[in-house]
Amino acid sequence: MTDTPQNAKPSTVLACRRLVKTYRQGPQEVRVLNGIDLTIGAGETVAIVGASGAGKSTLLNILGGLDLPSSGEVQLLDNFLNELNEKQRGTLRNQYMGFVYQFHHLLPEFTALENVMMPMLIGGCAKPEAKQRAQAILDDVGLSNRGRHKPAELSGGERQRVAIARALVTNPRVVFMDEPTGNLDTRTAKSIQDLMAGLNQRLNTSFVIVTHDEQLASSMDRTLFLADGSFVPAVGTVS
Ligand SMILES: Nc1ncnc2c1ncn2[C@@H]1O[C@H](COP(=O)(O)OP(=O)(O)OP(=O)(O)O)[C@@H](O)[C@H]1O
Repeated sequence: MTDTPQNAKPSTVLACRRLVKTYRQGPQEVRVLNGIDLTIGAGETVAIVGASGAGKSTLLNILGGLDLPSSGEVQLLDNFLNELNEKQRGTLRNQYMGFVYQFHHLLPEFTALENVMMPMLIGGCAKPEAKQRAQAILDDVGLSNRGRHKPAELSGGERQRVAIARALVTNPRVVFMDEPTGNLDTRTAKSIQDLMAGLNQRLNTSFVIVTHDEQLASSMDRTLFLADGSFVPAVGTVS
């Protein structure tokens, strides 16, 4: 019993125990995650790396409550995600988590400012306050003058920064990022890395990121290597 998330340290934001995920591919059952244990502390930054198909995105989606494991449990603060229904998981995501994907998933018919306001409005924030906070975080990501542009009128790097602003506007406890710098040039990638570091210091935000960007991975507190559905030691592991 001592190794269960109930006994996790108070500063633990996110923990998972014995996570297993299997997919059915035709007649075959494929086990993508093979009993993953992980604990993320408040303000901790973790990179998950591994070969294509290793299960990184699957793990991220389960940790973020976007997908359910075949077995095992995920705990976010005092909440066990597998005990909640989809609506309750949605509320928790909105309250405590932020998500950034390589393909940013911005809503094309809304402006950058409106996209960033969206999670706050969904969370019940009044419009004037949502607008003020969205504008402030757009300033933080260097997009002060782009608020009125729609996604199609922005560059790839600008869209990615809007997606990051949208993920951070609610001051989430943990931010999940899947290849956040994947389609960005080196300079923009570095500015995103600096932005993450600033938020981490200022707000103690935890980050769990999947990345092939070695520079970004090496700036995290820990790098975890995923292979064959388990974390494996690797040369150069920071933790
Ligand atoms: N919905 C699904 N149904 C069946 N198999 C799936 C499904 N989603 C993922 N898989 C399989 O699970 C494995 C892990 O996929 P995942 O996307 O998590 O890998 P990844 O490590 O993120 O890869 P990449 O670096 O290429 O994005 C792959 O073999 C993939 O084909």
